[in-house]
Amino acid sequence: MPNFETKICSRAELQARVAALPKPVVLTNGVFDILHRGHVTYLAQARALGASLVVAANTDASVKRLGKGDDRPLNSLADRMAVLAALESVSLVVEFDEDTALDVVLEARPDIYAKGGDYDMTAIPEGQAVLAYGGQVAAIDFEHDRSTTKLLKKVRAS
Ligand SMILES: Nc1ncnc2c1ncn2[C@@H]1O[C@H](COP(=O)(O)OP(=O)(O)OP(=O)(O)O)[C@@H](O)[C@H]1O
Ligand SMILES: O=P(O)(O)O[C@@H]1O[C@H]([C@H](O)CO)[C@@H](O)[C@H](O)[C@@H]1O
Repeated sequence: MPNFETKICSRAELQARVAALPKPVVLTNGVFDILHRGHVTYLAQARALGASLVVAANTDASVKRLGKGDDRPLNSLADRMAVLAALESVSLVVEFDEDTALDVVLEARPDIYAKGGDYDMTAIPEGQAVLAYGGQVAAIDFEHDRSTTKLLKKVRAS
C-alpha cells in the first residue's frame, strides 16, 4: 500500500486521528468525482487557512442521493479517497454516508470549516454547526471555471 493511503481513516478513528493533527484544523467535504484544477486549487487554499486539512468524501450511495446523474459517481469512493489522500494539501480523508457532513463536523470539531464559494456558509448545516460552537467558516471563491459535470459533457460531445 502506498504511504499516502495511511491518510485514509475510518469514521470510528476520526476523532483520535483529528486530535493528533497540527492545529488549526480545517475541514471540508464533497464528492470530488473527477478531480480537476478547480478542486486542487480550492483544497490548497483551504489547507492554507490552517495547519491541517481533513476532507470528508461522500459515499457512492450518498452521491446518488444528490441527484448528479444515475451514472455518478464515475469513480468509486475508494478511488476518490485514494486520489484525495495523494494530494500534498490533504492531511486526512474520511467517508460519510449521510446527506450532509453535519455529523462528521460534530465528531471532528474542526477549527475552520471550508467550502467552495458556491455555498452560503450560514445556510448549510455544517457551517451553522461550526459557527454555533465558536469555530470559523470560510467560503473559498472559484478561481477556475471547471467542474466534473462540464468535463463529462465535453467527453460525451466528442
Ligand atoms: N472550479 C472550482 N473552484 C473552486 N472550488 C470548486 C470548484 N469546483 C468545485 N469546487 C469545490 O470543491 C468541492 C467539491 O465539489 P464537487 O465535487 O461538487 O465539484 P464539481 O466539479 O462542481 O462537481 P459536479 O460537477 O459533479 O457538481 C465543493 O466544496 C466545491 O465548492
Ligand atoms: O461536492 P459537493 O456537491 O459540493 O458536496 C456536497 O456538499 C453539501 C454541502 O456540504 C451542504 O450541506 C453536502 O450536503 C453534500 O453531501 C455534498 O458533500
